[in-house]
Amino acid sequence: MRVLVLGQGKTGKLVAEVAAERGHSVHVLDAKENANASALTPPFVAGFDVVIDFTSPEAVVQNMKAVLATGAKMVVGTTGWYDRLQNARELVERKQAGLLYGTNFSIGVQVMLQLASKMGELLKSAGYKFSIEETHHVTKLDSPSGTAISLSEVVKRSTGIGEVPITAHRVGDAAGTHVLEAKSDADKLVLTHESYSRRSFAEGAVRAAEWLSTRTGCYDFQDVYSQM
Ligand SMILES: NC(=O)C1=CN([C@@H]2O[C@H](COP(=O)(O)OP(=O)(O)OC[C@H]3O[C@@H](n4cnc5c(N)ncnc54)[C@H](OP(=O)(O)O)[C@@H]3O)[C@@H](O)[C@H]2O)C=CC1
Ligand SMILES: O=C(O)C1=N[C@H](C(=O)O)C[C@H](O)C1
Repeated sequence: MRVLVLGQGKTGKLVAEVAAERGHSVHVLDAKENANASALTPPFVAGFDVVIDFTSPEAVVQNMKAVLATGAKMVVGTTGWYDRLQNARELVERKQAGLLYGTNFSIGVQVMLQLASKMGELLKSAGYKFSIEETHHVTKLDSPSGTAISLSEVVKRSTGIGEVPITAHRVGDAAGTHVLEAKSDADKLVLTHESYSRRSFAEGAVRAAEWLSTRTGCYDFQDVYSQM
């Protein structure tokens, strides 16, 4: 595939590496080359089979508008933009484009989300209080993390609880730790996922791009990751 990676930061760099290792031809645009999505003209985007975005909550919205308006396919790893999801869905449908987004492309986190759902279902009538903690690097722009929000949504759905408190910590270069705790007066049950390399995010994103390359429509990685 011809892959265009937007963002040459901590994760985008690795995505480009993994895509090349998997035999794809890769072009990367950094913030200067693509200020306000200026590089993403229809003829330029048409030169790629899929675009992968690991930029910022602000940049990704402009990038999605430009790419999806051409009817192209786009994998979005960037978090912190989900209040615009409905707009993106409408654009995808109108243009018969392809969008696959995910708060976390690590398979370990996807399994944690499934375990969290089961944990909520089994404990919902047993008087447990749920809470979430996440720890990331100090340069992270969004808070709480997209993954923590996904975890809280899963627990709310499976328990019927209205709110699950999230505490965010910013420490050094932490790649991302998520902890879900269910606590009663007598005991606690804890689920923890710790990333100590960003490689699993990059591998998940490239697999997602391969999967999306033959499809149109809008997909959450949570719903389709097991098909990859
Ligand atoms: N879904 C997942 O599995 C994961 C998601 N993420 C998310 O991905 C995003 C990026 O994370 P991370 O790699 O750590 O962040 P970084 O800050 O390391 O990288 C983002 C890069 O994007 C660049 N950028 C900004 N605007 C544009 C633009 N218009 N075009 C091209 N490049 C641009 C930035 O440049 P400059 O610094 O010059 O502005 C920066 O180099 C975050 O939202 C994060 O939450 C991260 C890891 C996993
Ligand atoms: O910014 C990061 O680093 C990460 N962001 C994602 C999130 O917001 O959940 C995924 C992962 O935790 C790393």
